[in-house]
Amino acid sequence: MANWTDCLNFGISIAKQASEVVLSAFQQHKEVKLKSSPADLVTETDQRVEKILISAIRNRYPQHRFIGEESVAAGERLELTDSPTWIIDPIDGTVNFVHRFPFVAISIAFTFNKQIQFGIVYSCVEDKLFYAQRGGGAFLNGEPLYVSGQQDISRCVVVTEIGAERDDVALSTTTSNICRLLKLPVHGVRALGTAAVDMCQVATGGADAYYHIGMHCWDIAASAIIVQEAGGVVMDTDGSEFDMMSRRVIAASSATVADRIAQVIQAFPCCRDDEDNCRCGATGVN
Ligand SMILES: O=P(O)(O)O[C@H]1[C@H](O)[C@@H](O)[C@H](O)[C@H](O)[C@@H]1O
Ligand SMILES: [Mg+2]
Ligand SMILES: [Mg+2]
Repeated sequence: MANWTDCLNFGISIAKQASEVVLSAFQQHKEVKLKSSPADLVTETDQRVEKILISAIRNRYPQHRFIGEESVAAGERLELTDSPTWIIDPIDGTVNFVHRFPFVAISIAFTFNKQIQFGIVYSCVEDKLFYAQRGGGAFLNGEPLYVSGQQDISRCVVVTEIGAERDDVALSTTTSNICRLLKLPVHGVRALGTAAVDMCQVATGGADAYYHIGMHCWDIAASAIIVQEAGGVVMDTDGSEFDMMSRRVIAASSATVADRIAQVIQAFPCCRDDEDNCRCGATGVN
């Protein structure tokens, strides 16, 4: 059984180093480019942080492979193999970063044999380091994390995202899902603007569930294992097993709450991340 602890520790150290680049740019003016929609932004800092992370990892682990949000956006093929693979979102919450809304995270997941072995989500402005290794528990700044265990949907705070998809079908599905949950009722619906940090709230017990349709593997692969290792449940919105490439996810404090959300919400169609002709994450931005 391979032990990936050295990779985890290295990942944490480079996430903290890279956050210095994010924080030094946070208050500065940013040049913004558009990707898949007018709400899907990228800055030079996103691209620079991804290059810093990948070159540091490649230098230490030359045989490892990468799936990086901005590399895919620049046209690199997205292919998950059995090889050790780092799945990187250099800035999760780029809209927040551009607007100086203080929830921006570096998200790094690591897979072997296509199974997530560890995840790191570093919320830079908050200085909150979430991480988990398979079988080793979940932690926030070194303290163990546990989900709320809530079983009653009417006592839940549910987190989601109004993503970059702005076509009529996505918008009507997204808003009707929120209305259906509010009518149950749930205690509240929240959105921080970063899928990774949103989902980590479930691991802390501060939220009881998270769901999202349309995000990408790099948005949620790291936080998925953090929720699982905190005792939570992660699955597809249709109730099937979690599939990080499907662009649909429910993370919850309990299977009861996860199943209830799967009954209530609907998904809009979007291509899989690993679909060859899926151009949702890539727009040839250089
Ligand atoms: O592009 P970044 O890396 O900022 O990721 C965000 C997506 O852009 C949103 O559509 C999505 O809704 C989430 O907010 C996700 O975090
Ligand atoms: Mg992201
Ligand atoms: Mg990003």
